[in-house]
Amino acid sequence: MKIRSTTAEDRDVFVDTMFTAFARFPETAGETWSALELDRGLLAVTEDGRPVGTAAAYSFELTLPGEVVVPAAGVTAVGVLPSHRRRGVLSAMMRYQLAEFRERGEFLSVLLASEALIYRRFGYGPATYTRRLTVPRHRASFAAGAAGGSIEVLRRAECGELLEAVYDRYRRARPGALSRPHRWWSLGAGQPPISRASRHIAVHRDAGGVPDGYVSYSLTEPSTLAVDETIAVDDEVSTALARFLLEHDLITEVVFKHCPPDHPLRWQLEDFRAGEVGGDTDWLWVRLLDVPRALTARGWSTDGELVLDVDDPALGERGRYRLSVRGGEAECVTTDTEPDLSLDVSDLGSIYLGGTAPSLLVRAGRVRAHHPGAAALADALFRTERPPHCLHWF
Ligand SMILES: CC(=O)SCCNC(=O)CCNC(=O)[C@H](O)C(C)(C)COP(=O)(O)OP(=O)(O)OC[C@H]1O[C@@H](n2cnc3c(N)ncnc32)[C@H](O)[C@@H]1OP(=O)(O)O
Repeated sequence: MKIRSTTAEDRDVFVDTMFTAFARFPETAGETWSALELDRGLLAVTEDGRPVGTAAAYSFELTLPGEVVVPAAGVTAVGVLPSHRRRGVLSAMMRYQLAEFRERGEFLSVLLASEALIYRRFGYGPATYTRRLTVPRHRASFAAGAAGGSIEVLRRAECGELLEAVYDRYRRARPGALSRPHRWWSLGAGQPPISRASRHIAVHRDAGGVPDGYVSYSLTEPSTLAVDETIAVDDEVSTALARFLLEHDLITEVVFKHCPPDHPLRWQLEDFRAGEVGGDTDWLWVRLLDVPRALTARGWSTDGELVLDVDDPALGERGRYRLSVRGGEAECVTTDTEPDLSLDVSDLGSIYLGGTAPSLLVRAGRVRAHHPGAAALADALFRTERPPHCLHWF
């Protein structure tokens, strides 16, 4: 078996192989996969030329704490034919892909995991979390007052580049958010509202008429409003949009998908129990490919010093790094001094964006603290004002 890169000419065989791995038929592919970057695709091919595995990567930008925007390779379309599983095909593709990311100078990779048992062995750890909030309309009276601005309802097809511009403004300020490259919007790739699926879009505008948020939603039977995503530049806009949805006549409940863990809505309702949380799960998984570069790239809000002993079995590497933060700037160098924490690179990926407290992983037995104050020290350093959140599907 060998791994080879793909070109645009491989599109059909790539999509066909990937769909077979997922036990689906390529006819249903439609526009969903139209944004594939086939110069970043991989095919695993048997000695007799049969394609048996696929993997690809998107060239995203990821927002780090401190509103720092950096490149990140988004792994996608990973599949191995059911007839060829558990023979190392995925492992071979991952080795090839990780080496290729490094050759390109990429220092971060991200993915959405179909199953939680697959990617830790390749150095990825869950780093952002998402949940669903279901609110019955008749129990949704708000404790707080109304916000300013205006709301207009459009059809998805009428929105032009408006959604793209609002999303871009939002994602640059939200740690954990990914870019949605222009071609995704122009091709209608991915899931609503990037895709051209029929959707109502409520656009929020500020007092000056500038769009600063939107919700994409549709009615699901019998009388539920399903909200694909809420994109808002601040909490006030997000609240105005939530209010708008919850004031719909003839609706019994609103299901807000992809809410961040710090969504304030439950606290805004008079009846705290009206907001029912469900579907609490991991979303973006992060993999550091260059520890010092990744740690110096993100913003830091607390001064401190921490020595991390990082094991990276997938790449056969182990390194000890001293992270020193002064005035929001980090320095990270290799060191021989005693570590504060020892951890796997996948756990560093979980901690990196500030969405998983190091002390939680110490308590879970995943991360080793070498002295009693080490976990609290790491918590204080990695903590961010808001947890990271990602709602882009890829
Ligand atoms: C980012 C994304 O695209 S997510 C989508 C991932 N794809 C899918 O879920 C599609 C359906 N599944 C598949 O195509 C395949 O089962 C894959 C891609 C998940 C795994 O491919 P394989 O070629 O079988 O993996 P490979 O043989 O390299 O396995 C490597 C190791 O991971 C383990 N592993 C692989 N898949 C799984 C799994 N789903 N659950 C638990 N362990 C797994 C193997 O047991 C093996 O462990 P070992 O090294 O201790 O023996």
